[in-house]
Amino acid sequence: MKVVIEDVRKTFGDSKKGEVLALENINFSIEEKEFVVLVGPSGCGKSTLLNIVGGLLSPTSGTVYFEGEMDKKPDLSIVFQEIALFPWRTVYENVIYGLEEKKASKQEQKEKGDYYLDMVGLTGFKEAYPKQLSGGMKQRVGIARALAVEPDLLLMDEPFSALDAQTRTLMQEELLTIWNRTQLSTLYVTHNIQEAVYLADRVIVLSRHPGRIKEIIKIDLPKMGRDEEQHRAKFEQYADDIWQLIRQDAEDALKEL
Ligand SMILES: Nc1ncnc2c1ncn2[C@@H]1O[C@H](COP(=O)(O)OP(=O)(O)OP(=O)(O)O)[C@@H](O)[C@H]1O
Repeated sequence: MKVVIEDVRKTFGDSKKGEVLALENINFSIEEKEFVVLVGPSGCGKSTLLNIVGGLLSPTSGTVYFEGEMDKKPDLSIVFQEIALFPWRTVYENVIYGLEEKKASKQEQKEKGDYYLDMVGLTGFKEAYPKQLSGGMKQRVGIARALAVEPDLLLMDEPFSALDAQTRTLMQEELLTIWNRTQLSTLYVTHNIQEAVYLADRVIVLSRHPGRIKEIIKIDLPKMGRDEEQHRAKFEQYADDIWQLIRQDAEDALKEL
């Protein structure tokens, strides 16, 4: 699904109590089958922007177009950092939740539930409950649940940032493999520059106070195997370029903590 974000501006609060200008002048698109990553320091408005695209927040001004239409309600799924699984449902029952909500037939629930559980490698844990799973496995259940409804657009807000470094690396690899099979238009938020360069077709670098687009960088590397030796120099160059763009803002953010 093609998404166009046009002249989006977002303020919080009001003029009496003090307004926070969170986002200004935001213009970009997510093309069909494109993986776009939003990166920037703390408080630059990444989550606010993702929530606006996801319809959870309204922009103060500006428009989000889905397939060129203003009022279209797209089929989209959102994966958050803290995946809220239903503790009383098994892994399988969690995965098919969205399908039940959509009143899909039992047959469809079973087919898609099994298919996406297999895709995230959790077929053997079908009957387990969330409390029996590790953090990485819970995140995989959340991804399977998001994919099972076969959305047109996938939004992911720091989905792996609560995981330890090794699990995070493995999940990034797994996400790419999954993404190659589904080829979903995706908007992904992260603090992590290496993660952005590893996953993105394009990286959108935001500045803070207010959140504006500083630069849009096309990652001209093959989608799979970016971490291989022959791409290392180019990969590190992209990461360094992005860090140089963010560095000053990140230092300022640190002073405000
Ligand atoms: N509900 C709200 N009310 C008031 N201000 C808000 C609200 N939500 C966000 N903000 C402010 O808007 C700005 C952007 O916040 P946002 O959470 O989108 O940034 P972020 O880049 O996702 O940050 P982080 O990386 O730390 O999660 C910040 O200055 C934040 O304090």
